[in-house]
Amino acid sequence: MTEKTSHDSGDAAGVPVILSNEPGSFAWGVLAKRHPALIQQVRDAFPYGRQQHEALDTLLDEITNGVIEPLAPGEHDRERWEDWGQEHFGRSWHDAPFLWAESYFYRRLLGAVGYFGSGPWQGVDPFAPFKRAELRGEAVEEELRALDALASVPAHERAAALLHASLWGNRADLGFRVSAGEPAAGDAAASALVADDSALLWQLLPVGGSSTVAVVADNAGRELIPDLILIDHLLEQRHAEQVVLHLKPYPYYVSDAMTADVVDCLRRLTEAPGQAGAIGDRLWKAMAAGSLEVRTHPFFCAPLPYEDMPEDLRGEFESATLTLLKGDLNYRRLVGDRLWGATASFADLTAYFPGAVAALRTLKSDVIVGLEQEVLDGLERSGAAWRTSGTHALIQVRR
Ligand SMILES: O=P(O)(O)OC[C@@]1(O)O[C@H](CO)[C@@H](O)[C@@H]1O
Repeated sequence: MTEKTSHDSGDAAGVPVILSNEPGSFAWGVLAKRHPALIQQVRDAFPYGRQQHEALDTLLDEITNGVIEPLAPGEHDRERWEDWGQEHFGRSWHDAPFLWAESYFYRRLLGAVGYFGSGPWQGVDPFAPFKRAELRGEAVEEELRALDALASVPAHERAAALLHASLWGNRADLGFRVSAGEPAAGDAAASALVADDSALLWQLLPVGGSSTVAVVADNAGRELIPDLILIDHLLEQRHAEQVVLHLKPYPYYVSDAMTADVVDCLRRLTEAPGQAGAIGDRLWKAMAAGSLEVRTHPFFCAPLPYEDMPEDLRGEFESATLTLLKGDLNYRRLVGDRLWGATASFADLTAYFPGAVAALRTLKSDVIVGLEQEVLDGLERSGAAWRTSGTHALIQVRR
């Protein structure tokens, strides 16, 4: 199930990289079940032509029975992908590192539907219908209405509530709901924080401290809405003078947020009554004033750990007072997608990261570090699938 990759750091030596070749494992299930189901969902959501159906058939056959094929000559990012792991071409999808295989799958899926081509389907996000449906749903409606009651609550309580909303928004990841038989997110009462460094997070962002916060977004829709509301709170209450929201340059992991998704969320907010509408208006103005900026970088869709980030991105994070990484995938990339001992030090594993960093994540994959031994013991005793089912969450911060 494991191997070392060419991107190993010295510190990680000996801790196995997660592969997906062990039947029954979480990673195996993603490749063997989730990805084929996703191909079907995307196929059903669009009136694609013959060419796209054939390309999707070929991709399905490749991930089921074949070996990993390189991008075709002439593809704009062929060299980049060769650089990111040409040693995996020609091998079973299940034998490549899980992170790499998942990431490359999304790249190939976009290729199959013509996203990067020069034809009429260029730039058409195959996941847009799912993202939009979520944004129009009753759950978002209710969440926005709840903001009215929160307006009269003291600022520090509101801050805590908004931080938690942004954290638990991560549970609403659409890819997570693709596989049949996967547990539903469960009710909020069953949720629990396995680590909570939120006090340190607020300490790092004192009111009036002229801070810049980098937020590395994860999912659109039900996650991005509370992320934006938290960003508004940071700006409005002067925990931050500037926020830079980092987005994916192209569709990724089903529901990951791109610029178009920010636009959809801001429209959704501004069109809402009450507090939600007011927040939307403030964020719209913040974009125009530059106190909220959106940026993107190809590295956000790279199959690599943040430890391998390029210099320009390193500079971005270095200049921030705090970088807030949202979601499970960002967590895997932050600490490394490996079978770490669950009590391994979060601070040590993120020491390479330029500047203070916070992870806000619901647990939806095998990677976990930074737990207290007694917390771990309790979780293990519970017998629940706490690492992967999204019922638990964490806020981990390294200053
Ligand atoms: O980053 P996110 O949206 O929180 O989670 C992405 C995710 O659902 O995708 C992978 C499975 O496809 C999992 O490893 C991971 O939990």
